[in-house]
Amino acid sequence: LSNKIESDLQEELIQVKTSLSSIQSELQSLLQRQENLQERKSQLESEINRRVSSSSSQLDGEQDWSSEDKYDPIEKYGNFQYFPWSKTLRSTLNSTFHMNDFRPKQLEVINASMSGRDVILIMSTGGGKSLTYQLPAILAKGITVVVSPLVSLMEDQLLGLRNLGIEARSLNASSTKEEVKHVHQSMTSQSPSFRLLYVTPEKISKSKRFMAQLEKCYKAGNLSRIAIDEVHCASQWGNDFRPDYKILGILKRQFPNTPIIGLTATSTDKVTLDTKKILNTPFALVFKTALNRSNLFYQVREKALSHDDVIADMVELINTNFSRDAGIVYCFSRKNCSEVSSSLNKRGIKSAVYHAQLEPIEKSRVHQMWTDNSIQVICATIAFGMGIDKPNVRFVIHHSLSKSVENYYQESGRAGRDGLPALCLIYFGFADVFKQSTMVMTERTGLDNLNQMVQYCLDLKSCRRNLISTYFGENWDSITCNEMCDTCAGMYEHSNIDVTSACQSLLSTIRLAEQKGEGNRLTGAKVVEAAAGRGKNKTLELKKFSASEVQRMIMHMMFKEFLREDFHFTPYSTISYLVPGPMASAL
Ligand SMILES: Nc1ncnc2c1ncn2[C@@H]1O[C@H](COP(=O)(O)OP(=O)(O)OP(=O)(O)O)[C@@H](O)[C@H]1O
Repeated sequence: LSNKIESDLQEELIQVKTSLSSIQSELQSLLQRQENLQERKSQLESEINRRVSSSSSQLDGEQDWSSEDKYDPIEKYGNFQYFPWSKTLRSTLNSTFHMNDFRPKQLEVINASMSGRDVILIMSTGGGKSLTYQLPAILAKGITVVVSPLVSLMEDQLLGLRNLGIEARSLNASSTKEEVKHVHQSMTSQSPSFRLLYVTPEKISKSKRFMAQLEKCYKAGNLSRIAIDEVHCASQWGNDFRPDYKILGILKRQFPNTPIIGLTATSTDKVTLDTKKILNTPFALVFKTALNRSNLFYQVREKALSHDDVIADMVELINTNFSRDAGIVYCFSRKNCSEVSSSLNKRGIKSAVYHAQLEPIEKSRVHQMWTDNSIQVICATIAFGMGIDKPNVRFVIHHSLSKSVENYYQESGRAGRDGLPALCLIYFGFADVFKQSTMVMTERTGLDNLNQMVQYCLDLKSCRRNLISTYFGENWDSITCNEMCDTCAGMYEHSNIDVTSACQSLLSTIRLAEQKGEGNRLTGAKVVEAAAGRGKNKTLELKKFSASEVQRMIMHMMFKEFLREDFHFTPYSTISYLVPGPMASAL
C-alpha cells in the first residue's frame, strides 16, 4: 500500500512540475509581449510629439508645442501663435462666423477646450459664450453635443447656425421618428451629416436609448466635445437648480476622454465649485470675464403705494426717455403682469404679457411681436428669461424686487446686449419684500438671498456696481462706475438722524402686540400703520417720521436682526409677522 501511495504521489508531483513549467513559460512570453507593447507605445508617443511639434511650427512659426510646461496654463491658452489649429481657427472665425476678432476670454476658452481640457466659462449675458463651443465644433471631426435647458433656446441656436451654413440638429419630445433615426445613424457614421447636436438634460437623464447611442458615438470616436449651457443649474446653491442637471456627472464617467465645456452667465465661487463636483470635472479650468456691464445704468426708486401712481411714474419714464425703445417690465405674479400690461396699454404704451402658464404658441407669438417691435414692452414673470437675444433692449424695469441679487443681475442683464446705454430700474416697495419672503422662505437659502437683495435696494450710498460685485465675490473697485448708477450719479441727498429711540419704540410696539397673544401679532404693514398712529396701537415717538421712513427703519432692523419674520401658515396663504429678533435686547 505504501509503495502504491508513493508512486501516485510521484506521478502527481511530475504533473504539477510540468504545469508549473508551462505556466512559467507562458508568463515569460507575456512579459516579453508587455515589453514589446511598451516599446511600441513609447515609439508612438514620440512619433505623436514629433508630428504635433512639426505641425505646430509648420502652421505657426517657431513655437514648440511640446514644451508646454514653460507656460502658465491660463496664459498659454490665450496665445494665438501657440497651437496647431490657431490659423484655421482665426480664418474660420472670419469666413464662417463673419467676426473680425475674439472677444475677451473666447480664444483662451477655445484653446483650452481644443487641448482636451474640461472648462467652465462664466461670461456675462451677451458676452459670446456660444462661439466657444460652436467654433471648435466646426473644426472637430465628430459631433459636439450641446445640453441646453429649453427647446425654444435650442431652436433659436439652430436657426442662427443654419443662417451661417452650419449643420446642426436637435433631439427633443417633438422630433419625428425619421429625424431621430437620421440623427442616431449619423452619430456613428464615419462622416456625420451635422456638427452640433442639441439635447435637453432630460434626454441624458431619462432616455436609455439616447445614452446607448451616445456610447456608440463615443466608441466610434465621434463624440468630440460636450457643451453644457446654463451649467449653474446643476448646483442647488444656484438660483436655477434643475434636478436633471444633477445627473450630468454621468457624462464624464461614461465618456472620460471627451472634453466638457460648461457655460453660465452667473455663478458664485460656491456654485462653481459645486458644479465641478457634480459634473465630475475636478480639474476643469475656470475662465471668468468681469461681470461688469459698463453700459447699464442701475437705479432704485421708491415704489409709490398705489398701483396708479407706480404706473404713472413708469409711463412718464418710458415716454420721456424711451418713447421708441423696447423694454421689459418684470412683475411679481401672472396677475401683476396682466394689471401692469393693461394699465400701460390704456396709457398708450403697447405691451403684452408673458408667463409660464401661456400656451407655447402664445409665448412664441408674444416673443415674436416684441422682437419685431410690434409691441414695445413685455410684462413678464421670470419665466421670460433664458435665450432672449434681442440686442436693443433699452430698459428693464422691475415692478417689484427680484428674489436674489443673482436673479437681478441676470434679469436686468437682458438690457443693452448691443453695448449701448440701457436702464435697469427697480421699484422698491415695502410690501413686496414680504410678498417675496413668504414665497422664498421654503428655499434653502431663500431668505438670505432675499436679504441681500433688500440691502441692495435699501442702500442709498454705495455704488450699485460694487454691491453686485461683492455679491459675486469680485472686486470692481478698480472699475470706475462713471456715474452709471443712481448713487454715483448723486441722485440722493443724505442727512444723518439718530433713529435709535424710534427703533426702540417700534420694537416695543411689536413686543406689546406679541404679549397680547397670537391674534394680535403685527405684520410689517400693521407696524407701519401703528407707527403712523392710524391703527389701534398708537405710538407718539414715531409720529414725526413719514411712513416711508418707518418702512426703511423696519427693513434695517430686520437686516440687523433686531427684528425677524415669523411665518404663519393658513390653508390659503402664508403670513409674515414681525417679532423681536435675536439681537433685539442689544437695541
Ligand atoms: N467675437 C465676436 N465678435 C462679434 N460678435 C460676437 C462675437 N462673439 C459673439 N458675438 C455675438 O454676440 C452676441 C451674443 O452672443 P451669445 O448669444 O453667444 O451670448 P451668450 O454669452 O450666450 O449670452 P446669454 O447668456 O444671454 O445666452 C451674438 O449676437 C453673437 O453673434
